[in-house]
Amino acid sequence: MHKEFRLALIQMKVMETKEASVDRAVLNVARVSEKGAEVVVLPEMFNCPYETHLFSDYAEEEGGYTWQKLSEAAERNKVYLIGGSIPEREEDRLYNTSYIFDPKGKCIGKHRKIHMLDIDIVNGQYFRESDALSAGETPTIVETEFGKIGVAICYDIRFPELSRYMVSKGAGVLIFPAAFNMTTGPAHWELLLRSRAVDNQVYTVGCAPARDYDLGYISYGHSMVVNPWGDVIGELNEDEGYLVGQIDLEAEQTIRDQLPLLKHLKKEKYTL
Ligand SMILES: NC(=O)CC(=O)C(=O)O
Repeated sequence: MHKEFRLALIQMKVMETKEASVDRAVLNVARVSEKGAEVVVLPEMFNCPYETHLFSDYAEEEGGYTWQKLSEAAERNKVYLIGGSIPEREEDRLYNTSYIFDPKGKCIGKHRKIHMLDIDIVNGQYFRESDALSAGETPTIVETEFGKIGVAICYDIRFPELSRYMVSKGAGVLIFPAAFNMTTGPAHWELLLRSRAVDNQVYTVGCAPARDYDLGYISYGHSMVVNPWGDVIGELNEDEGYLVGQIDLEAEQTIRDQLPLLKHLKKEKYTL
């Protein structure tokens, strides 16, 4: 297993048409692969404005247009591609789904967002994802040449048990395609990423769309990589851009050896 790799986050604007968003994503995958990225992450709902009434119009079945383009991009650029998320249609249901591809373009995993963003904050963000979407059922951990990677989507990060579960199953990196908003982003985004990293002594990564004040739901941006010590080792602001960071799994193990939190866990004393 390779102990070090370069991971890139693409913080992109979501365009009006699905095709334009997918083109933008694919172009950026090529850009970051030229910079040496081996694992590339896209944002939540990167091919569709994050609005419940639009999910159905933009939705695709597994293997559809966006899936194909992501698979080709992964293969052409020889990268693992954590394909953000898109609205997925299966029969009469819609899901918020992340497809994950290996450098041969094979789909090696798929995560359906488990926790629905149903919030109503006074003088702040209102959103009811469950008006349009169904919830996923299972945690997602993919096998790569860099070890196991846990993938979950945005609001899933607020449930520490899910991250702990993925780490307990061997995930050495947690990746969250996400789209926090202008209410919860400034309040909780960095705090949550750093908390999951410190709780689990794991690289924790959040990749968001760029901020766009013309959209109904405004993404906070600030895509970020946090190391297992809880330090932010890379962060974008609100604009479009990308970030390439080094992931060092040996350093992660050193932290776990020196401060053996995961070994000290006494689950039997406080299982929920
Ligand atoms: N967009 C999400 O799913 C999560 C989010 O915005 C939050 O605050 O949590």
